[in-house]
Amino acid sequence: MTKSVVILGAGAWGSALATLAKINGHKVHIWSRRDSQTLAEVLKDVDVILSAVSMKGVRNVVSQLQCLPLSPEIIFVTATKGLDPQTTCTPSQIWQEAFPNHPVVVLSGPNLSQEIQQELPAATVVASNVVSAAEVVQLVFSSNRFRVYTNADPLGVELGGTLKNVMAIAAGVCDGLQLGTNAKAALLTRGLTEMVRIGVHWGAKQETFYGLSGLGDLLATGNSPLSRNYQVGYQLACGKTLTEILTHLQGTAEGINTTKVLMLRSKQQNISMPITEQVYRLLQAEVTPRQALLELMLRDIKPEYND
Ligand SMILES: NC(=O)C1=CN([C@@H]2O[C@H](COP(=O)(O)OP(=O)(O)OC[C@H]3O[C@@H](n4cnc5c(N)ncnc54)[C@H](OP(=O)(O)O)[C@@H]3O)[C@@H](O)[C@H]2O)C=CC1
Ligand SMILES: O=C(CO)COP(=O)(O)O
Repeated sequence: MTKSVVILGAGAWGSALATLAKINGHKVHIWSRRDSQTLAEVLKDVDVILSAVSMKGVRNVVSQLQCLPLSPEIIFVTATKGLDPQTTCTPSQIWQEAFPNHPVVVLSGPNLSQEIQQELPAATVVASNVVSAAEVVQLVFSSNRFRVYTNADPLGVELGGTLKNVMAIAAGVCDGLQLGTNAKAALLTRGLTEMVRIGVHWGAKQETFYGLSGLGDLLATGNSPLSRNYQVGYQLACGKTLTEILTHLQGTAEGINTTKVLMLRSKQQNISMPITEQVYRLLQAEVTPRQALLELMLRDIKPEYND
C-alpha cells in the first residue's frame, strides 16, 4: 500500500533514503530547515516520519514536532547515528521519550549513501519494540537493490551503527599509517569487542552486534574511503589537523562527538574502552597517531576473553 513518507533532513542520507522510498511508489517529501514549507504543512496526512538529521539537530527537530498535533498512528523512524552530548541518550530514546504513544523504529546498517545513490545493492535493518511498525518500514524501503531485515533489538541496532563510527576513525588511522592487513583485522575485531562490551552493559543484545548494523557497518565504514569517519582518521594519520580536515569534509562525521560521549560514559561506568580512549586522545591532539598505536600495543597482556 502506498504510504506518505516525510523525511526530515536533506543531507546525504535523507536524500538516499528518499530515493529508495520513491522507487517503491511511495509519496515522499524531504523537509529541511531551509524548506519553504512549514513542518505543519508537510506533515498533513503523513504515515511515516523519518529523521535523517545529524545528531546536533535531533533535539531541535523533536521540539518542533512536539508543538504539532500528530495522529498516534504515525510511525517515527530514526536513521541518525550518534549520541546526545547532554544526556548521552541515543536518538531513538529521545524520539520515544518525546512521543511515548508512537511506535519508533531504528534504521541502521552498512549503508554508504554514495553507493546507494549509485544504485549499488545494499542491506539494512529496521528495529523496533513494535514489530508491526518495523514491518511497515521494511515494506516502504525493500526493493531489489535494498534488502531490509527486521529486528526486535532497537537499542542494539542503533548502538551498532553509532559505536562503529569511533572504530571507523581508528580504521582510517590504521590505513593512513599503512599498518597492513593484520593490524586492520586486529583493530576491527578488538573494536567490535569494545562495542559489544559497552553495548551489552547498556542493555543491548550481544548477537545484534554480530549482524548488519554492528559488524556489517564496521566492515563497510572501516574499509571505505567513502566514510567520513574513516576519512577523519586517515587524514589525521597523514598529518592534517582536525580543524583542517573538518574545513573540507563533505557532511557530518558523527564519530567525533560520539567518541567524547562514549569516553565520558565509559569512565563513569568503569568500562574498559582502550581503542576509544586512544581515538579520543588523538582527536584532542594529546597523542600522535604513532603514539596511540604504541599505547595500544603495549597494554598489559591478558586473555582474549575475560569471562
Ligand atoms: N551519509 C551516509 O552514508 C549515512 C549517514 N547516516 C547518518 O545519518 C545522519 C545524517 O547524515 P548525512 O545525511 O550524511 O549528513 P549531512 O551532513 O549530509 O546532513 C545532515 C542533515 O542534518 C540537518 N541538520 C543539522 N543540524 C540541524 C538542525 N539543528 N536542525 C535541523 N536540521 C539539522 C542538515 O540540515 P542543513 O542541510 O540545513 O544543514 C542536513 O539536512 C548522521 O547521523 C549519519 O551518521 C547513516 C547512514 C548512512
Ligand atoms: O554510517 C555510514 C554508512 O553505514 C556512513 O558513514 P560515515 O558517516 O562515516 O560517512
